[in-house]
Amino acid sequence: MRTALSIAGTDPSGGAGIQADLKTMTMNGVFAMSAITALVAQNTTGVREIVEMTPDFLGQQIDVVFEDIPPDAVKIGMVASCGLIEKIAERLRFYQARNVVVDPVMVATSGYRLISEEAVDTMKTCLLPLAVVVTPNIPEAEILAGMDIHRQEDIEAAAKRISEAYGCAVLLKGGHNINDANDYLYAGGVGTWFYGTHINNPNTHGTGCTLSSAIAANLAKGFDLPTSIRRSKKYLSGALGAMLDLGKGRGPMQHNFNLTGEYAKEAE
Ligand SMILES: Nc1ncnc2c1ncn2[C@@H]1O[C@H](COP(=O)(O)OP(=O)(O)OP(=O)(O)O)[C@@H](O)[C@H]1O
Ligand SMILES: Cc1ncc(CO)c(N)n1
Repeated sequence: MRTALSIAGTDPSGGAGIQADLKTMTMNGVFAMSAITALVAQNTTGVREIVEMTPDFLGQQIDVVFEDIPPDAVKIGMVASCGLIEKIAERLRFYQARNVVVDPVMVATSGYRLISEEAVDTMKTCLLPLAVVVTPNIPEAEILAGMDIHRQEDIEAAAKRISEAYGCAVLLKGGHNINDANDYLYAGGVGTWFYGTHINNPNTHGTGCTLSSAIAANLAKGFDLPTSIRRSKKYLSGALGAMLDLGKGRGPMQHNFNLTGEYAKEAE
């Protein structure tokens, strides 16, 4: 069985972070593992408090995984501070980690900051160059590219700019500001739109975590990047389309929905 590791923060209410990643990776047919960057007291209504892991202990979590069950893909989510980012980059370089997907988590859906100002620069210089793909939403892409995004042309320009600056593919998620579900991939000098059908469900807590984990799981299984993105968007539509309604805020998605035949398919 192929394996994937999530390096991210927690969500005790189960909709985002490590908890969403483990559900998503499991449903996408890989063995899911995790290294925790921070304990986050949060639920569907927002973030209450964060207790960060020390860089040394995060490093030990990564070491025990790689020494025993080297992952076929790694997803990196919330990493709040410079020391943690530097530790992850150093360990992943040491193990020559493959299929690294970076979700540059900066602000929770509720508006709570999940990364310090200084750490954004460290993320740019240390983490993005290790990624095969980075998956910013529009506000994150504005920060990474250093430009405002208002229209479709801005999405295309920002993705190109981030990709050229850090040498990784960029999947810029359009779902946030615009009422559609279209994402733009810029990889190896080529831009491609991935069109999705907008699902009228307000319970979108953890969509970003779920998409990046599904991409990592599909890369681990041997699918190429465009195919992994296509499959992951389909998975997300299924999880959103199941119309789970839990919690008092933006609720979580349902992961144990019925996956159709397409998903049984393995990479050639
Ligand atoms: N209502 C929706 N219907 C269908 N797809 C959606 C919807 N909302 C978001 N998506 C898709 O979900 C994926 C994640 O995008 P989104 O922009 O929501 O991420 P995010 O802002 O990082 O998430 P989070 O709120 O977890 O931080 C993208 O592929 C996007 O197109
Ligand atoms: C731990 C964690 N990672 C990412 C997000 C973004 O949705 C969140 N709310 N919590």
